[in-house]
Amino acid sequence: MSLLTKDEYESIAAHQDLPTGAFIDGGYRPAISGQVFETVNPATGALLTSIAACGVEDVDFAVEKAREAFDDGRWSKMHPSDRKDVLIRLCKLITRNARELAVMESIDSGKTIYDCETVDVPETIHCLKWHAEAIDKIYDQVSPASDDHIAMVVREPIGVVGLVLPWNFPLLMLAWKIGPALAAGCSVVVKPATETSLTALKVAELASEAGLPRGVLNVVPGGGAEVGEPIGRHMDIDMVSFTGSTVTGKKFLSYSAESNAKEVVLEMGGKNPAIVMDDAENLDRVAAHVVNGAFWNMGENCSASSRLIVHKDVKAELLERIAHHAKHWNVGEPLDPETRMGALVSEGHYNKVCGYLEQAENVLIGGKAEKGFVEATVVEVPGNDATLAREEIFGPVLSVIEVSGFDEAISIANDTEYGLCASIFMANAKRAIRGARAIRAGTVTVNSFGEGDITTPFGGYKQSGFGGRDNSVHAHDQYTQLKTIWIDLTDDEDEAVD
Ligand SMILES: NC(=O)C1=CN([C@@H]2O[C@H](COP(=O)(O)OP(=O)(O)OC[C@H]3O[C@@H](n4cnc5c(N)ncnc54)[C@H](OP(=O)(O)O)[C@@H]3O)[C@@H](O)[C@H]2O)C=CC1
Ligand SMILES: CCCCCC/C=C/C(=O)O
Repeated sequence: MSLLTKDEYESIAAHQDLPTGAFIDGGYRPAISGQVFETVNPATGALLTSIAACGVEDVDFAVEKAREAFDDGRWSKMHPSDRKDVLIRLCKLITRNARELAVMESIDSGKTIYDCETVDVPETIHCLKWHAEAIDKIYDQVSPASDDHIAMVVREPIGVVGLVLPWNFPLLMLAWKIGPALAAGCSVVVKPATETSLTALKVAELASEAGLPRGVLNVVPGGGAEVGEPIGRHMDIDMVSFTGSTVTGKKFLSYSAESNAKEVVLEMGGKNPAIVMDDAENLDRVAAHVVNGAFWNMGENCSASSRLIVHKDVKAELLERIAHHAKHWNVGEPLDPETRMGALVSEGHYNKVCGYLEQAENVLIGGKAEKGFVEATVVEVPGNDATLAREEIFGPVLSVIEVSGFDEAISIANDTEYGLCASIFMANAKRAIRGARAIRAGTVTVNSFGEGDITTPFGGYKQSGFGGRDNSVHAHDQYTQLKTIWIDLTDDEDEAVD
């Protein structure tokens, strides 16, 4: 994808039609209460538009429509290859609208247009396409039951699903959830984050244009208490999949327990370690990975490498190289294609990150924060007990912890309530693999930073995750339930029934 100039992106932004309504039952509509909330561009503070501020009555209406759609089978029982065709058409429409979606995402979230154009939008299409293609390629099972029986183990769509989304990857997290949920045949009610509702609404509109039957994909914008909690507590929602903070994620377990014991899948926070041992090869390359892991998406990433656990013998050289690479992560206007770090998502979040920066006693690199933008920052912490080493900052702040050996590094890596991702940089392959096995995290990368790809399950151990995984065929499991169909093959005379 060739990028445009900043002026050209600004011109697209200035002439865009932004969605304002909730998208329920195949069309836009205002909130039943008539209320709206304002959404602003965090990079400029400018008002973008006002969006329907939905509440419990809108959730009820969306769930009613989703239930109707599920029960009459307009999607859940559609022939798998036809379902696939609809989702492939959606991918084509997203591709046709890619530029508009990238600009919308950037102005709504503060993310760079560079990332939106090269990662968020293409990965969204890739994800939806991958799950669409899987629809007519996944088989059920026949169990090894006795010769007198056939036992089929089949997966059925779980029903009406609530999807509660974060603001850091608005489009991509939507795709991670609706891709497998729609592929499975579910109907969904999506709650985007308040800060970033625009692209989810636009995708729902495109899905309708692609032929997705009405009521199957509903997007209900509004606050966590007003829309998120009613989704969590709804008696007619069969399952909720959530991505966001650990504090909020845990609430969904209570909501479920206090309502209909719906299934809950949680993808939550992280304080992910990057371990660099003294035998790591090519420290310049290692530094590039560490910097990318810590500062990509302004560190607003649950899988960000926010703890650098480095062997004392390579620390000085590694930090020198990190300083060199961090210079390429320039802070600037998100719509400038040269910018690599845009604005943090909101004033409130910026203030939170600044609060953490104020606690830093030894800033090694960066540290500047101004009007919603924060520079790539590296701080030395006295140990893994420091607040900056324990709490998820969700900003471009990397905390450095020095160690003297491999076992110490692994022990510190595991000394966290989280367990989402980790990376290990070292030449000794046997030890690296032992380390990857010893770290209690859902994804461990060796000699690189990353989250895997669409083919690999993504989710956390400990307080980073619960109940299932995003991505890969395993993501489909969340949105289905297993049924056993047991068929007796014996004839009447075979049975010894008195
Ligand atoms: N793991 C991850 O990917 C993410 C982690 N975070 C972490 O969370 C911190 C706080 O960010 P925040 O946006 O508040 O994240 P939250 O976890 O609070 O928000 C995630 C989603 O949950 C909704 N929500 C909020 N409160 C409730 C509630 N009581 N019941 C049901 N749904 C609710 C939010 O709605 P609304 O937008 O209206 O608040 C949003 O749609 C960040 O600083 C970061 O550390 C944040 C985002 C993603
Ligand atoms: C292209 C891969 C992007 C992965 C982003 C993973 C982040 C998840 C989250 O923050 O919830």
